[in-house]
Amino acid sequence: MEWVSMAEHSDVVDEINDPGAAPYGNFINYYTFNPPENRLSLIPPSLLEDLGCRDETTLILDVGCNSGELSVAFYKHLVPEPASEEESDRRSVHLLGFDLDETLVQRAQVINRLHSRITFIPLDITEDTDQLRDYLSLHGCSHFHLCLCLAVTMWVHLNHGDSGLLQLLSRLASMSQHLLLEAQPWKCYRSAARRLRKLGRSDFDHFKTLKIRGDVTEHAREHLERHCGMELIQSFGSTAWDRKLLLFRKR
Ligand SMILES: C[S@@+](CC[C@H](N)C(=O)[O-])C[C@H]1O[C@@H](n2cnc3c(N)ncnc32)[C@H](O)[C@@H]1O
Repeated sequence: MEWVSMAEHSDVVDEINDPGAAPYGNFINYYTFNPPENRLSLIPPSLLEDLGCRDETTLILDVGCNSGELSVAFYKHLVPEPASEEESDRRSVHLLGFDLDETLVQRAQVINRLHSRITFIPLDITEDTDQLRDYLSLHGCSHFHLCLCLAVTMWVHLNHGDSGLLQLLSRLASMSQHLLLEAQPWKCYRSAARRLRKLGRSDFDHFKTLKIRGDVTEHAREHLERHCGMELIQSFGSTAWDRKLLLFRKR
């Protein structure tokens, strides 16, 4: 749907729609086309309380945060301004956003006004994740209370194959108590590959050999439930781009 909906605005979206220019989904103006509100309108502001995140410190991880607009908006959506200094000292919520695209991360750092609470770093989730462990230790936590993995799975899948996708899910599950997942449906894969070919580029490394195809969200659910000790606890419905927002919890 990512590609399908965007094609409707073809004049403006060439850049964002061009997988040659953004082979990892690292679109430079993503939030022009998919504003934070599209997802936030489905998420109750009380989510952290609903999940029982009442610890002194609550940690949120945002995987593939792009230029940070959704991360910051998500944080503000879930975390009300503290009523007093005392309240602010008592309970703190921190968000770590990361993306493999350093230019996008730099932009995220510039728009971020909540430096003491929100941090953006460059990181490729398919590589070494020591920095995530370091961040957890810095805050004295063994896991992230909530991990957001929104519109990232397809890019990891296309660039790193089935094993890359499953490893991503396992990795996130191993460090998170809750996982909010928005996986792109299969039609987005076809559109992404088609557009790449149109540009005269070779296919994504793994597109033709993927065994996980069709209902990718269901495959992801199965992997998380069978192999990662997680269970689906809620579906927040579908976004304007017809993608499910699913919430998993560590059993
Ligand atoms: C389509 S955007 C989605 C951005 C954001 N998560 C959202 O839903 O609004 C996908 C983002 O994932 C990032 N990404 C893709 N593969 C990644 C990887 N292996 N590690 C970290 N970020 C990655 C891209 O650079 C891009 O910014």
